[in-house]
Amino acid sequence: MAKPLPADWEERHSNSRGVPYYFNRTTGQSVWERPTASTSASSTTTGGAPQKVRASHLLVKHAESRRPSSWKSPTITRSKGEAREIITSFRERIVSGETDLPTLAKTESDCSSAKQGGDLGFFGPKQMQKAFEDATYALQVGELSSIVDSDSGLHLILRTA
Ligand SMILES: O=C(N[C@H](Cc1nc2ccccc2[nH]1)C(=O)O)c1cc2ccccc2s1
Repeated sequence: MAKPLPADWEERHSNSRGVPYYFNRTTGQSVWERPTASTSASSTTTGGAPQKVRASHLLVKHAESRRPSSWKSPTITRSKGEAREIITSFRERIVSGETDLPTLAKTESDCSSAKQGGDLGFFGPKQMQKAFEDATYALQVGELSSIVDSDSGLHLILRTA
């Protein structure tokens, strides 16, 4: 008797292969192997490109950012060094448990996603800047990144799916 499927997973039939595959109703991912509790979001159905991921982030822009302007400030003049000091203190406040990334992103992020707590929705390979994509795919779901440097500025990333 096969073990019951973890929550949110259902067995479907692949007409092309004539065998069952497994679909997660929450994340939208599908896998060939019967999922266990540890099936991660980056497992794939065909061993090809990794599945889509979801993340929230907090962005601190600086004078060298690709677009040194945001909803918070029409012209961002802080140096990259100042931005690093700022985002380091934000990370410490999150890690200490004083606050959480979505709450802090709402008021502090220089990305327009601040309105939704930094949530970027689901994205796949080649959709975000490479440094951001690589950092996100390296995270486990629920994990907070170190400081990530992209052409847009300095980020903290929380992988959510
Ligand atoms: O590129 C964006 N915003 C830029 C800043 C920025 N640069 C990024 C680079 C990688 C990931 C997120 C990033 N956000 C801006 O406001 O100048 C995005 C905003 C939003 C909002 C909702 C969902 C996706 C996105 S991507």
